[in-house]
Amino acid sequence: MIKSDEYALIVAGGTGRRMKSDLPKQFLEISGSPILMHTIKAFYQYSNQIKIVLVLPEGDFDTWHELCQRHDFQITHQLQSGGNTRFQSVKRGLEKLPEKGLVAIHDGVRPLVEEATIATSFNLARKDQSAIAAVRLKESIRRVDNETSNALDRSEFRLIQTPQTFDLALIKQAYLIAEDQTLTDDASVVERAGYKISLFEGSYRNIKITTPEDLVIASCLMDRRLKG
Ligand SMILES: Nc1ccn([C@@H]2O[C@H](COP(=O)(O)OP(=O)(O)OP(=O)(O)O)[C@@H](O)[C@H]2O)c(=O)n1
Ligand SMILES: C[C@](O)(CO)[C@H](O)COP(=O)(O)O
Repeated sequence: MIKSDEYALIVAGGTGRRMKSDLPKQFLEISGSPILMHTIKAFYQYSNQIKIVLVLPEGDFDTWHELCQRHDFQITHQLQSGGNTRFQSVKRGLEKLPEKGLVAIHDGVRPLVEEATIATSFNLARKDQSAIAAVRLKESIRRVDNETSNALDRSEFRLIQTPQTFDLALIKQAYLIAEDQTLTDDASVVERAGYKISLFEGSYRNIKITTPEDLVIASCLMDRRLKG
């Protein structure tokens, strides 16, 4: 069923300092296309009716237009300029969206998000007003301080991903709170604003391309996906 109240807010307003490349990482190519185009395609493949807002760094609109021309990229989307932090970029992106409906907020640098993950996030958010992709830890975890470290019970922790999908009225209200450095994702903002959040099982393939080795892993996974 086509749901006309579904939006995707794809945030790609960062500069990718940890990637250490001249070009912001969201524009780097994997499997023949810029990372960001794979990400947008994933949402379009989920639904060709979804309305997409893309947040880019203020100075990179021309770069994006040139890439779209070069790659004959035709998926309709609306652009918004980002801010100095992810919080500010999301907040600016939300300005482009209406009060009613659901929005999946997604990192532009998670191109391997799967259709099933997007579908689950919208379905759960329709019921619970929020849906946050999360995965269990595959390794041991310790709390460290200067001198010592202590083993923790990994079953008590989750790694948090995007999409993070919300009722639009709720997320717009949540983003009225004051920004601080601990608010590294949308779930934290919503929780700080006093709302409950719901987690669902994400995917280990939905990696965030952050440092150079992630680019190698993402290229391999994307090549395999495109080969079917
Ligand atoms: N001011 C910012 C900072 C980040 N993001 C986006 O948020 C997502 C997750 O952030 P991250 O991986 O940290 O990207 P960067 O901030 O670009 O990377 P770094 O922290 O290494 O500089 C990315 O798609 C990034 O473009 C954004 O829209 N606006
Ligand atoms: C939103 C996020 O991808 C969830 O894991 C993450 O918090 C972004 O963090 P970053 O430090 O901006 O990469």
